[in-house]
Amino acid sequence: HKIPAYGVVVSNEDALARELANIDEWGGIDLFKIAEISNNRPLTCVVYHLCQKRDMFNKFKIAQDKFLAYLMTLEDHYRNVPYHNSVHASDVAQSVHVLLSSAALDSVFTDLEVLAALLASAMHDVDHPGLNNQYHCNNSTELALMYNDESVLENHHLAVGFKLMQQDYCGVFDNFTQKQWQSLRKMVIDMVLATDMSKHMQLLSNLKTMVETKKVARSGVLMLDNYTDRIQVLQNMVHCADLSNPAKPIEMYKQWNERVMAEYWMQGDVEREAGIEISPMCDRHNTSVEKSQVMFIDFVVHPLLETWADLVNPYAQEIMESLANNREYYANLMPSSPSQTGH
Ligand SMILES: O[C@@H](CN1CCOCC1)Cn1nccc1-c1ccc(OC(F)F)c(OC2CCCC2)c1
Ligand SMILES: [Zn+2]
Repeated sequence: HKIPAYGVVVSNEDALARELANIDEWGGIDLFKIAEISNNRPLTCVVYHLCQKRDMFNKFKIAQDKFLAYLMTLEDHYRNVPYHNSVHASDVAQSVHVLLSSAALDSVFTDLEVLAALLASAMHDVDHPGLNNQYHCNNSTELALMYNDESVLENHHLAVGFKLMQQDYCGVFDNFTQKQWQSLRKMVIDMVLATDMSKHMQLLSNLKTMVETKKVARSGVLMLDNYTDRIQVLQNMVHCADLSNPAKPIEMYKQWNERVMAEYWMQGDVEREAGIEISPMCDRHNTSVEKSQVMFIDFVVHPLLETWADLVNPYAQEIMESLANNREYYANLMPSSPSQTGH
């Protein structure tokens, strides 16, 4: 049977083609629209399209129907929670695709590393329950007990993502040599584990050291000559993509913000019901949304993306400008901000 052009059977293939046209640009595609057009299969059609564009099926002799079966099963295992659903995973995959295409990284990474980064993005939040690590650890949930409070969700996302790959009708990497498979699996594990926010400061510190000591070839591309350096850049790339909402076009950023607050407040409702301490920013009766975003940008997103921009300098200026504009947008909305009091 013939595989549809974008992997998923859609009513309006032209509309999907139009929405995917600017997939190489930062903020170039609207994942919410793609979710609508693709019958809520944004992850399957975005990742399938990216792998086609990067000729992955020929490079690794991957059976397209098996890869599609895997993507569909993976997407089915994302939950219908406001933020950590498959639209977020497709956004991270597309953002990683754009960061990988930075001129400073031209031909720096191998095809296997690129495939690992796209796969890590696709599976990095699969089966996310809409409750964060702090909740699982505080309440010694099933998952926290399973993973002994260490990167609980991230370990779970990886376990689910790889278990689905083993299921016989997937067998998607059967043509890989044992060496290729072990390398791919290790890199995906290292990247997904690095999306645990408790690793943020360590990751950022490694990235800063890399910027200070970076070796650049005459062509201007980064020289990364060992696994530790290579995986650190890949880990930071996925981490930047994971936290990139505030650097996207404002209309999309606002939607991501609504969704993440809806998810945080649902967690807060669960905690309030259970009579336990409500996690930070999870109390719907006591959160300043705008102030939280300005602090998120100032203390987390800007330091990270600014360091990434230094690494691939000057190829991330547009990302930094978008972030600065969006920061001002929320700063001006903050209650009792100077612009409101007129001086
Ligand atoms: O854990 C989050 C950052 N920490 C920093 C320290 O304080 C607690 C929150 C990052 N994270 N992890 C998963 C999802 C997100 C996350 C992703 C997009 C977010 O905002 C917007 F861009 F949509 C976002 O906003 C929260 C609510 C206000 C500030 C942070 C959070
Ligand atoms: Zn994520």
